[in-house]
Amino acid sequence: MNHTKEQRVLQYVLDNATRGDPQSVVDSIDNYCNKEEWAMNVGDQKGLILDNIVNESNPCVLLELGTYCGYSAVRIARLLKPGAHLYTVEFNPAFAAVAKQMIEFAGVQDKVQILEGNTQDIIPQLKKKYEVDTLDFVFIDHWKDKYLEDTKLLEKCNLLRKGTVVLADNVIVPGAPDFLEYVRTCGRYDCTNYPSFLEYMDEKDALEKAIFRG
Ligand SMILES: Cc1ncnc2c1ncn2[C@@H]1O[C@H](/C=C/CNC(=O)c2cc(-c3ccc(F)cc3)cc(O)c2O)C[C@H]1O
Ligand SMILES: [Mg+2]
Repeated sequence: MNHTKEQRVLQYVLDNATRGDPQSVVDSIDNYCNKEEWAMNVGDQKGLILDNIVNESNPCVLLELGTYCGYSAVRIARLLKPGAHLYTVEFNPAFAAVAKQMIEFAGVQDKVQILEGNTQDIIPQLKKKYEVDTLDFVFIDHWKDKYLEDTKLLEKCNLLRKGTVVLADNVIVPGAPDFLEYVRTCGRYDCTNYPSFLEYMDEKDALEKAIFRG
């Protein structure tokens, strides 16, 4: 039954974490991916940086590009204040199905909504279909060659406001050079680099925070 790595990660969580306890879900995924099978979750080291930036931003309306197994959705949702809401976009139905179960087991389903589809299609629907005004926080962790075009699409759709935090994973490995060049040189963002390590490995990686100037 657990034919895919993502299903095995979920099963390990169901067998080892505590229902309704998002921290135990995050810890279980990290344990499994450290010991058994590597998976492309943001992980515990970059995850602590993500936690700090979410906490200091105190966001109400958040967007994540690339749900995968739901690790960062659970990680972010566990920090959100009452009434805050995270929309997370995933176009692979198998990953979305795993993430849905992960989010429900963690007990954060009231704070997280998985939007199944391509970011290119979903982002232009956020205002009218999902009644989003502007976003307070965006976490970008999907295909690395989509970071730049989706950031430009968020601008075009007027979803960013003065102070919106755009946080990108993997700006070293696998890297998103065109995105990095754009946010650092276009004049519309204040950028900060957070050096860390690739999830579950000793290789260097980093997060980039780009605050929209409005
Ligand atoms: C356009 C679009 N719309 C909706 N969902 C989309 C989408 N593009 C991807 N997605 C979904 O996001 C997820 C994709 C994430 C891509 N992430 C990665 O490719 C990724 C890769 C690595 C990595 C590092 C070193 C290595 F040696 C090997 C791999 C590490 C990471 O942290 C990653 O996020 C799953 C996919 O279905
Ligand atoms: Mg990543």
